[in-house]
Amino acid sequence: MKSRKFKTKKKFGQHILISEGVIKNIADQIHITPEDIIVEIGVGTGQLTEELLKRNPKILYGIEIDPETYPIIEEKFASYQNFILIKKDFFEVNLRQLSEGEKIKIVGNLPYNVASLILVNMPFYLKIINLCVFMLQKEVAEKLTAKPETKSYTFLTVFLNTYFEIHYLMSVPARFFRPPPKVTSAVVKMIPKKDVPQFDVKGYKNFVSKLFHERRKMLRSKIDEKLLEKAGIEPEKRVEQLQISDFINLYTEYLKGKHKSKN
Ligand SMILES: C[S@@+](CC[C@H](N)C(=O)[O-])C[C@H]1O[C@@H](n2cnc3c(N)ncnc32)[C@H](O)[C@@H]1O
Repeated sequence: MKSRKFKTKKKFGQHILISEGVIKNIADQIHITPEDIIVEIGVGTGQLTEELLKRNPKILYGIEIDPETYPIIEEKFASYQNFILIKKDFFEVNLRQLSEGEKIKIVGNLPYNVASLILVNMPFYLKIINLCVFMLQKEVAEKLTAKPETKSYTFLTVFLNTYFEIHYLMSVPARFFRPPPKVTSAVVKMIPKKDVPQFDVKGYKNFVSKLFHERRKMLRSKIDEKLLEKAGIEPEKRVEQLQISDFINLYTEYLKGKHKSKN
């Protein structure tokens, strides 16, 4: 296999998953049908891609930034009519253009240096997502599934859990990768919630992110007490004590206040 000749690069967060068992397990989680449009973020040398293609989706778009992988990928998947390599940085791809009006399943053993940024993009694509299965640094996976009043409960927890049901599927030890990363990894599954707030995602993202600055401070020092009262939140509380529903109520009240002051 060509991957032996391929020299991984740190700058692209390249850690090739070599455990067949884990690769199969990730592919199983996606429950691929012949109607599925799959998007894989970070194809690398294509081990996971191959397992996904074996399950015969309608189409698999593989996004990869590293030009050195392109000849390997193109040779390996030359016979697959349903595979399209997108030779781009993920952040330059508009997933809506790949979805063709249908829902997509997104999968990836994500480059850890930009994994959080990739995750933060997902709520913006909520309407076209069927599900996501991602390999992440375990620490990030723990943030995604954290409960209030824990250290792992952060902006990322709140922003993503507002829009997705998130399940921690398994931990993956470093020895299952070449080269092994310095940290343990974990696989998570994210399913879009049916009942999500309809306000602007970007404004909400910035609002939650600001609230998490100086997280130990009482909310009344960061936000108008009247607003807290309207949202049913005690002003002495700290941001890390709020439930997801509190953030949604608070931003809803904030928008109402903003709307009133405009009129
Ligand atoms: C952890 S490796 C996973 C490789 C392979 N899918 C596997 O499971 O072994 C992450 C892959 O994402 C690619 N990558 C890194 N940054 C990227 C970006 N911004 N856009 C697209 N691909 C990226 C890397 O080049 C690398 O191939």
